Amino acid sequence: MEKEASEVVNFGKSLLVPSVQELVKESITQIPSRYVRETNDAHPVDQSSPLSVPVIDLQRLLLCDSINSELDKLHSACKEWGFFQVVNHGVDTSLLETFKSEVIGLFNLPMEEKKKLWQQEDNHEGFGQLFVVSEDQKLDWCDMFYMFLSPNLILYILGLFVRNDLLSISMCFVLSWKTGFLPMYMADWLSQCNVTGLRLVIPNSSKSLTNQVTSEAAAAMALYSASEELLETVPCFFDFHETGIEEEERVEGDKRSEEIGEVLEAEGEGERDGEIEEVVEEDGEIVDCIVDEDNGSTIEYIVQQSEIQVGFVVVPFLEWKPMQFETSFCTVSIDFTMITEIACHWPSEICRLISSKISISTSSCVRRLLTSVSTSVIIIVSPSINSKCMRIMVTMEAYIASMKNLAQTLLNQMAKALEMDKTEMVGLFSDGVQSIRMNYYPVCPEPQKAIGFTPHSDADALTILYQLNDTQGLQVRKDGNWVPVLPLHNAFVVNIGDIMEIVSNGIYRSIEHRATVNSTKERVSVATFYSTNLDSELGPAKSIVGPLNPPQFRTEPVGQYFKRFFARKLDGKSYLDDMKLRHRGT
Ligand SMILES: O=C(O)CCC(=O)C(=O)O
Ligand SMILES: [Fe+2]
Repeated sequence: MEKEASEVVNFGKSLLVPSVQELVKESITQIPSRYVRETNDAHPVDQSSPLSVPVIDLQRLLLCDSINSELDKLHSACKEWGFFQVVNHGVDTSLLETFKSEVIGLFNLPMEEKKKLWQQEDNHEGFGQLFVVSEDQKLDWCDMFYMFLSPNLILYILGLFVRNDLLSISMCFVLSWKTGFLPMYMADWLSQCNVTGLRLVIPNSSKSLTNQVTSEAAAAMALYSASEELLETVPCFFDFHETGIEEEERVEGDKRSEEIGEVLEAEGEGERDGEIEEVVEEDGEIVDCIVDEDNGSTIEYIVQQSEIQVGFVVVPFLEWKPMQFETSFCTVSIDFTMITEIACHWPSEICRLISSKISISTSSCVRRLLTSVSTSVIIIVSPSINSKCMRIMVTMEAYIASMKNLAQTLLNQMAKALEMDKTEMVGLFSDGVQSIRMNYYPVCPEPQKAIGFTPHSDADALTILYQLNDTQGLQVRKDGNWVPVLPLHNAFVVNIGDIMEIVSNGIYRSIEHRATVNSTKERVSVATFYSTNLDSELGPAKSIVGPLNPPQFRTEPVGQYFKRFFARKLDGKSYLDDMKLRHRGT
């Protein structure tokens, strides 16, 4: 069945709204009416309430003794609260510290830079707001950055160029953060990366070492077919390019790139069968290409307005098939067949836009395209993006990997507590859909009238929230009252989402929560959402339901579930209510 472009492109859109952070810069004393909540119950919170969200010690939970009281605690936290804080979680604190400063840095970027990452009318990824479906809808006192993440990879694509004749597509991407790749940050080659888990290896300036690293990178970039058999044509598929800052703009640190560029070029020539040829483009532009004699694929030599070294691949459409790029850092799966199918239907205007090379519209357009074609979501970074963004992408990779790990660990423990078949849990969540939402709540001149985040339950299975500047604001609804979740330094707040309520057939509860704002300190939080695999059917777990526990929810494909969710305004738990099966007599 052919998919409609609009159907495959993304999971949702949201009306574009102004930035609250910019609004606050105008030193307003009253908030605009669009933010005033008539029925906001003025944040009544029983501050004297002894109730607080349970705290789970992960190391103790994993001890696996026969009378595991921590497992009981987890089970009751998920049933009674739908919320808990997790400490002793093993996530590196230096990663958390780095991530924290980079997230804050991201929100503090100049507006000009942020605009490049702003949401588009038909896609809700990027800076902006979610769930805005009408012009008169009340807005939250919050700016956010939302991104869909890959189940198992992040590939940094810097640009994707389609030839006018649509016969081939060229992809320009970061090779690997680990070997043979020199990111430049603030005009300096990064000599080390402090992010734990990344193990970024940067060659020093000696040429012999550079050679060695280059060939390592070459080996690492070998292309594998889906059956894991090494494709022979590999070395012809890619090449290295050095940074392409215009001669007169060259800065000190760029000398390294010249040196490395020469070495790479010399080495590359020795390894390939093809000759460098000048190819005349349709528009008359002459480009240097290496044409592989055997399969006709070309590698184009390009000079990018980019601060980092990149790989470049040109793949003729006809050859495209699902492929895996095996790097020493991650495995990247791309179904080129589908890109081909979709690209063939691109209107010529879009092709022209893409061919006109790096512009943010190109990148986001391509991002949407790629997001739609594979369960592996690909993040595309435009080289025009500020290097701070580039940095956060690197840190985020380590952060989301830790969050995935933590989510899966917790889900396994929950399966145990629920007496759910472990293989069913693994089958549902092994490659779960992950997304990230960074929330920035600026100070508010009238905090009692506004709300930072409308009361809602999360649509995913498990949310892991990092309250990164230790500012209070999150509240959960417990027996009709709002209970604050006091930030514990470097702990995570975990909550059950609607998917987990469905999978557990209602045993675990997704609980309504909201975020309030205050007049003295901005608040920053990052939520990572973990859901079932994109190709799974969402419904109560088969190993939980039975004659004594009939299904409480209907079953539907996960993709459909998300699309309907993002098309609505947030409204408490109403979405989950729609999934409920009405049993006779209820
Ligand atoms: O910022 C918070 O504390 C709440 C965030 C949240 O609920 C969400 O991102 O879904
Ligand atoms: Fe939430």
